[in-house]
Amino acid sequence: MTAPDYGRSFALWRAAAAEDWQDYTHHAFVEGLRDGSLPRRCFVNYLIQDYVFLVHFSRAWSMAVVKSETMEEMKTCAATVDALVNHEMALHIRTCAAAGIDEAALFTATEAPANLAYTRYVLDAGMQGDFLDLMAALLPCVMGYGEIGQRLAQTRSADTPYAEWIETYADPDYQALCQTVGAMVDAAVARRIGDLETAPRRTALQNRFSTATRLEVGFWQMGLDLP
Ligand SMILES: Cc1ncc(C[n+]2csc(CCO)c2C)c(N)n1
Repeated sequence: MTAPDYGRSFALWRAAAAEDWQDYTHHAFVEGLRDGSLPRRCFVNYLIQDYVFLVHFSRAWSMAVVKSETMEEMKTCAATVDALVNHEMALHIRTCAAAGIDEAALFTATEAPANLAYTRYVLDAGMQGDFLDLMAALLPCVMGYGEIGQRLAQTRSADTPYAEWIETYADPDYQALCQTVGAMVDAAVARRIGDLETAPRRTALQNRFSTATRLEVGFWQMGLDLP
């Protein structure tokens, strides 16, 4: 199975973080979603944490609007904030409501340390750095779920109870968002630093991407290691 094409910058960062990327996109939690063996309570706990995660990611994408330099960047980042707060979080609210957890409880859930570490790392990348630092830290989340969604949609058990979650990220609209974001990042790189492969900032940006990828691994692990 070939991975989808989400742009050149992403492909370079992904290749240089290959081992961490594999740990992230093929984590035991992901395999449990695919074959349906993930315990329901792990999934619900993950969704509660993920709701809080998405609140902070909406803040991070909003910071990307602030750090945009072109109207194209602004439009893509603003559309991502909209997709997050008005669509992606709806799945969490619906599924948690079915498990007896209302939205107010989601919003005030206590953050697990792995969650706190990841979201604040990304926000700090944006505060300390520029648009590219922020994008390098944000891409593992966007593209990783795109890859996972696509692979799981093709290989999942017919009766996994997590089909709705899988379809959210396999959805053509979501795949199109990944491509739009990938193209925007390629243009943002070209505009600010020219050729990524020879740019002096390549290592620093790679570190942002690789660190965020490892923090995604920690997030899945948190989902399995219930208190
Ligand atoms: C831990 C964690 N990582 C990534 C995503 C997926 N995700 C977060 S923001 C965003 C972009 C706009 O939709 C996407 C796809 C998640 N839900 N939880």
